[in-house]
Amino acid sequence: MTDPAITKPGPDPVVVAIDGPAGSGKSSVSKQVARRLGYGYLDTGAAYRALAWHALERGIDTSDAASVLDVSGDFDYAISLDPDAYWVRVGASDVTDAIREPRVADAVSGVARVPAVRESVNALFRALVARSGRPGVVVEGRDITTVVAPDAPVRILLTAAPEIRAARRSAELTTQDAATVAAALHQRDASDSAVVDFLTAAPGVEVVDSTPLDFDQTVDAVLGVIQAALSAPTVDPLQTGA
Ligand SMILES: Nc1ncnc2c1ncn2[C@@H]1O[C@H](COP(=O)(O)OP(=O)(O)OP(=O)(O)O)[C@@H](O)[C@H]1O
Ligand SMILES: Nc1ccn([C@@H]2O[C@H](COP(=O)(O)O)[C@@H](O)[C@H]2O)c(=O)n1
Repeated sequence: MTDPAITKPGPDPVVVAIDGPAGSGKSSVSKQVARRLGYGYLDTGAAYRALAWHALERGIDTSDAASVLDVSGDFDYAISLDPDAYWVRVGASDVTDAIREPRVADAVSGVARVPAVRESVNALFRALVARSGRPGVVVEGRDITTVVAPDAPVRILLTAAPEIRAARRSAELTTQDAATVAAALHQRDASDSAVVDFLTAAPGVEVVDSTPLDFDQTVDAVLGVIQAALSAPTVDPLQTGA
């Protein structure tokens, strides 16, 4: 049975914030956790990827911040928060699959390092959660536990050893050899971690290391953290002297 604290509808959806490096399982695990809880699922990386796709379509150099900012002015972005019907659109184009292509992954860090872009998408993420109509939303990315939703009642850093992450990603991508996939993944982490720290857990953030776990075990570990956090008393009796 699901804990009432997990399903209780309220004015604001419960936010489950999950960060982690590339290939740590954030999207796949968060989606399954959202399904199990009846929550929405928000993939924040999709916004950066979609903007990178949009910039590439316009022939923009994504390492040039001014050009990225310029092209973000006519970025008509939409995303589904339904874990069973996930899609991403830019204008009339369905870019759900296109934003996973290696050319987009290679360009996305340039887009993500523009501060005005980050501010704008962060405001969008908060608005999407607020109007989700769900009792909760699992929000995953790189700075959700620290910037987008630092006050979320559940904050998790989902990690795995670098070679494990590279092997999992390589198993998905059949168009590139394993060494190329691993190099791209580590390069993206290096670029991204210069902008936000998602390699160490901020105070109060629970670490789930999926290195020794299979997919279902990882989902169960994340659900365990959520269950514990949402069942815990909100007022610490030690702090109040009770
Ligand atoms: N614990 C696990 N055991 C085995 N495979 C896993 C596990 N967790 C995730 N995977 C698989 O690893 C791959 C990468 O996972 P996923 O795409 O969810 O990572 P991600 O953190 O969202 O990556 P990115 O940040 O690059 O989008 C997927 O094929 C997923 O099914
Ligand atoms: N909160 C976030 C989420 C993502 N990014 C940037 O987007 C890229 C793609 O993210 P994925 O989760 O789909 O891999 C990622 O490499 C970051 O550049 C971000 O900055 N903040």
